[in-house]
Amino acid sequence: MGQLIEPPDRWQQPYREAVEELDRRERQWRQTDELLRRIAGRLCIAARGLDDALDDSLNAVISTLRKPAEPAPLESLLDALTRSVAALDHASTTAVAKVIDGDRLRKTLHRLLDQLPALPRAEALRAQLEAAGRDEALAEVAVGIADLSQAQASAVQRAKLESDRLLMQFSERLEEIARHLKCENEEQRGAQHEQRTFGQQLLDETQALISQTREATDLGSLQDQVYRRLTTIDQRVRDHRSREETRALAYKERTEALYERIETLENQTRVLTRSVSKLERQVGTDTLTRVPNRAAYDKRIAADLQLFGRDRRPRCLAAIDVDHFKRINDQYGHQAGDKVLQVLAQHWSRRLRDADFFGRYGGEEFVMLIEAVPAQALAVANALRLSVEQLGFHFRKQPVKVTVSCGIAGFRDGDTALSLFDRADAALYEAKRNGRNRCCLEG
Ligand SMILES: Nc1nc2c(ncn2[C@@H]2O[C@H](COP(=O)(O)OP(=O)(O)OP(=O)(O)O)[C@@H](O)[C@H]2O)c(=O)[nH]1
Repeated sequence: MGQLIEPPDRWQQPYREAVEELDRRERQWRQTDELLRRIAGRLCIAARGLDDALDDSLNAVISTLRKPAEPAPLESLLDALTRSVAALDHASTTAVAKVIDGDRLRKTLHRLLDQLPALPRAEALRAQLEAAGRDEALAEVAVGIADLSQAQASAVQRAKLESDRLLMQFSERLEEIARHLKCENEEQRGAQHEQRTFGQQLLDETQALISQTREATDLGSLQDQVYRRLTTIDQRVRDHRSREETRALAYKERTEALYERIETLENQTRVLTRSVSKLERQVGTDTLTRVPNRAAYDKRIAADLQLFGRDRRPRCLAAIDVDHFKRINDQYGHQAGDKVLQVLAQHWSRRLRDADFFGRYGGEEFVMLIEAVPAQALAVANALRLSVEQLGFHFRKQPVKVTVSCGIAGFRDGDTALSLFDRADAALYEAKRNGRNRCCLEG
């Protein structure tokens, strides 16, 4: 029994953390929702002035977007907007084309997709975005991203509710265990009392038997009295045994029921832990490169800084950036650029030790956390940088030169995620300024 009674805090801690994590994700999804609303608002503003009916619809959408998240009114407004745009299509399509900056929209949609978890639907949207030619197709992708973001927010909400429910069950079960133990204690006290009474009764009967035997003069009546006393003793022993059996049975049933409940709870816990860690993996993985994303980095750097405060072991942050990446995009296309990022990310993450961290910070910039002194971190970063040259990128059988630059900063007392990143970024800037394809240590 002793093992079952762990302090409530140890039982509940992982679930509290899961609930906090889900709260954090919910905030993240709200921010994405907010961002989508702002983008939609700006697009509406940009598209105003083409047609009176369209302006009315756009104004209605803008004012609804400013209200707290409510998809239903937006859906009916979207219908009205679609009708106005369709009417406008007949009049002129070129005017619309002029006001919407397709390139900027495409980049923003890419950024939003980067923030979504690595789900097949997100992959499909990414492919759809690559293939999207006209504004209409881009708008479809934007709607898809908004839907997925909304669905993800609901999934997080559901997981949060499930965690809350399980936490409640934990508290109930702990109370149940406490009640069970209290009841067992009382039972035990009752049993001890009864044992004492039973012993006393046996003693009394035996004493009476002895004195009757001693004082007896008539053998016939002695035999009769001995017989009656022994019958009473026999009855008392039988009663006592039967009470003990009933008590043992009740104890067995109560304990079995408790174990059964605990087992159910453990199973539910396992299921929830699996779904929370699956959600965590999705939310923490970059859709394009499949390595940890910015959210995962934020979490890891916070943990590493805390750890550094305690164990003082030397650690470094390396900021890595692909050189002249814009040129790669411009010369070979965005898809080729994506491929370069995928290959580099996979290549690097495979080469690092498990204890180290590698992730995509955003765009063409990556981050690496290494437990080493700066000189060692510099050697690791340089080895990774040089290994990029061995990858031998090609486009249509022509070699494509891909190099990277890197800036390294060591953890210092009082560092925050921001101060540390700023120093690594400044070192990266130095590497770029000194001709790229190199790694620099801070200051
Ligand atoms: N293909 C692709 N391009 C991206 C992605 N994220 C950011 N980019 C592009 O990366 C380019 C970064 O360009 P810049 O910041 O000017 O830097 P750079 O060309 O790498 O030059 P230096 O950093 O100075 O060497 C921009 O053109 C972005 O659009 C992505 O996920 N895929």
